[in-house]
Amino acid sequence: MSLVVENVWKEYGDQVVLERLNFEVPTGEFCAVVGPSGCGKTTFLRMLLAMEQPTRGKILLDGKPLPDEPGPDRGIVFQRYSVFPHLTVLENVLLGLEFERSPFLGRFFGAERRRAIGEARACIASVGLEHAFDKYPAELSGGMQQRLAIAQTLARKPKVLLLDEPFGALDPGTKAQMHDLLLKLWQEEGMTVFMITHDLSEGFELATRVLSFDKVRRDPQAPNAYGATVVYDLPLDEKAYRKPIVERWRRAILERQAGLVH
Ligand SMILES: Nc1ncnc2c1ncn2[C@@H]1O[C@H](COP(=O)(O)OP(=O)(O)OP(=O)(O)O)[C@@H](O)[C@H]1O
Repeated sequence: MSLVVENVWKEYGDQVVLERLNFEVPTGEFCAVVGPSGCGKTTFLRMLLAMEQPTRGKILLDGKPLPDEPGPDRGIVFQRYSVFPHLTVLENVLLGLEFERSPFLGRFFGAERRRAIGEARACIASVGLEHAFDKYPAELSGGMQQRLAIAQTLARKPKVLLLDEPFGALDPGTKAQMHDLLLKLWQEEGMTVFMITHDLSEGFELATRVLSFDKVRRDPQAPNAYGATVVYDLPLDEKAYRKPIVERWRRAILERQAGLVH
């Protein structure tokens, strides 16, 4: 799904969190969202999910106004996703499918249930948890629980995948495996991805574009008066050939985050 963000602002009372967001994202783009803590990255993802509404401006999905409520076309994975502890791996993923397709009845029966179990098993296998269908979350490592969280979101085949620091808590080995998995699924499904990360290398490595959020105006007397906006919007499609430029941008973002540039 393509996305158009048109003069979007988000304010909480007199605190301006985000201001003047203007950009377009074509279908299938992989955007890394970076920026200092508290600058509004999660708030931006929450607006894409429709868990929050912009206070000004509009967001268009495939040319149409974003629906008022979260829907199956947009799925989110948090840094520490609370998978349901009393359900097995299979039941956790199945519940996501049931909720998406029959939110009022809540359960599948007969042939529909068998078909859903097949889909859930395939999705669990794609994140490498096929040996753990019947395990409970407490019996899984942190990395395996995060794979389960990703499977639960991906089973619903979202067209827009939102990732809020999904790998922040993982060890380097598991993180590398998850990167491979995410790239594979992104390429196979053609999803549009927004991934918040505090790890710039991760962003530059995985994404086709980096959106760097920060404040351009600051008033020490009124710290809430100005919000963050997109200060750098970097296409990385030719990154293999332009390493020195990417490196220069990387340094610029880090310096800005360290407060060396205002
Ligand atoms: N529901 C809310 N009500 C009031 N203020 C809020 C609400 N949600 C977020 N904020 C404020 O908006 C600002 C941005 O928060 P947000 O979580 O989006 O930042 P972030 O960039 O994701 O931070 P981090 O990198 O630390 O996760 C913060 O000052 C936060 O206190």
